Amino acid sequence: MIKELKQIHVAAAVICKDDKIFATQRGYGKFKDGWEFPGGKIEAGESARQALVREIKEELNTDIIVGNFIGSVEYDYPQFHLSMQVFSVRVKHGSLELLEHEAARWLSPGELDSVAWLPADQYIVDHYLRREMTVSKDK
Ligand SMILES: Nc1nc2c([nH]c(=O)n2[C@H]2C[C@H](O)[C@@H](COP(=O)(O)OP(=O)(O)OP(=O)(O)O)O2)c(=O)[nH]1
Repeated sequence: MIKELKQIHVAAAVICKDDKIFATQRGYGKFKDGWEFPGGKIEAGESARQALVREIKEELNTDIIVGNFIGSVEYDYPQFHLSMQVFSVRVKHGSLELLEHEAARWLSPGELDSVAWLPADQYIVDHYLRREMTVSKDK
């Protein structure tokens, strides 16, 4: 019998400020040390946007405004299938506190390749962000 991969639905935030985006480094678990967009699993009864507001408060102790949908990625990890929706986000006020991540960086368009993204995030960077950040810089 073929066993189906478990599916995980995740919402992730590209937090933008000036022409930079916020990348975080995972501090625990299977993907420890990988770079990602903050966020997490969408719980039953929640929309992706609601999950993002909750997760960013839990991880960075910050209130956000969720903006445009940037794109999604479907990725097969060996242990599960990830379905991730990514949104553009702004911080309402105040600073970002790293409550769960071990490090973070504000990346300019030219620095997108300077961190080791998780594989699903590399797809988002290559297919959506690189172009979006270049276009908004040129505006
Ligand atoms: N949050 C987040 N997770 C990502 C990204 N890219 C990626 O492959 N993942 C994977 C890693 C995790 O296995 C899964 C999300 O789990 P999570 O650990 O962030 O979610 P959570 O906070 O709700 O769950 P947990 O602490 O209870 O494990 O998706 C990303 O950019 N952001």
